[in-house]
Amino acid sequence: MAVMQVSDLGVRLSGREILKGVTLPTLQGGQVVGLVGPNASGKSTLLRTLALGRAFSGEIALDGAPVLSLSRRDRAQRLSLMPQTPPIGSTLTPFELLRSYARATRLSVSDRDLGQRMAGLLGQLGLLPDAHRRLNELSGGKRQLVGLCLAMIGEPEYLLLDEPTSALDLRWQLTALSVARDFARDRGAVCIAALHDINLALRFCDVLVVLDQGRLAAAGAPEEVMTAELLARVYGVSARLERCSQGAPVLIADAVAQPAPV
Ligand SMILES: Nc1ncnc2c1ncn2[C@@H]1O[C@H](COP(=O)(O)OP(=O)(O)OP(=O)(O)O)[C@@H](O)[C@H]1O
Repeated sequence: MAVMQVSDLGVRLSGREILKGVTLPTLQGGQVVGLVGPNASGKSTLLRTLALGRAFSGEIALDGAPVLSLSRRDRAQRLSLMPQTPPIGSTLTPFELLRSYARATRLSVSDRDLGQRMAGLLGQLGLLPDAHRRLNELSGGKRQLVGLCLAMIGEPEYLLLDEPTSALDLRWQLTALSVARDFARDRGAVCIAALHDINLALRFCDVLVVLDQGRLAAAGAPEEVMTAELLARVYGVSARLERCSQGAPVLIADAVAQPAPV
């Protein structure tokens, strides 16, 4: 089962400190971790640092081994990032894109198993009717779903999703996060998803990590983390958690509580 430890993480870009002393709770396989926080708080930087080997200070360990001790190939196979921007339109079809990605990353899987894996993912995400259409003919939401397939095709131990639902309608927001959650549960993988929609984060995540200006503002069980005090302090809004008729927590944001920091 996957285990990730991140302690005292710091990242500098263009001479600016973007992440500062970020220590996360130990992240366990099977968990969905919601990475939340205001714009520019460092969510994408954190995900890219985990996945792409960007320079950092502090410690990142996978199953107890420092991430820097892994070969590039091992790291690419174990950690997979779905970037914020969907795959750009090209004349490739989703089917061709997935197959060429699997070959480029030298997935050790037979053609037959790869075909089944692709059909399974494309089917779960409602993409079978589009599997042989060119990407540049697909809508933005469909391309975002193709991006999710790409991140999952290698069956990584650490699935990192940067705003995976930002272009999706209600049905596919729920579907995409259900598929990611089942993936984490079934394979003992850690899924970390940067999300702006706090209600989706409350519904799907086991743990929330809140970033604010590059620092950890809070981490823990979603309902314990998402307090009115935190929402005012970190997001600058007056907001509250209520219970819906089914007992689930729902965030209601009432007003901007303070001017945005300059
Ligand atoms: N290559 C870079 N060079 C310098 N600064 C950068 C670079 N990339 C990101 N930043 C800065 O790092 C900060 C965090 O950016 P990041 O994209 O990680 O935030 P985010 O929380 O994902 O934001 P959003 O919710 O708006 O997508 C921002 O101030 C951004 O301008």
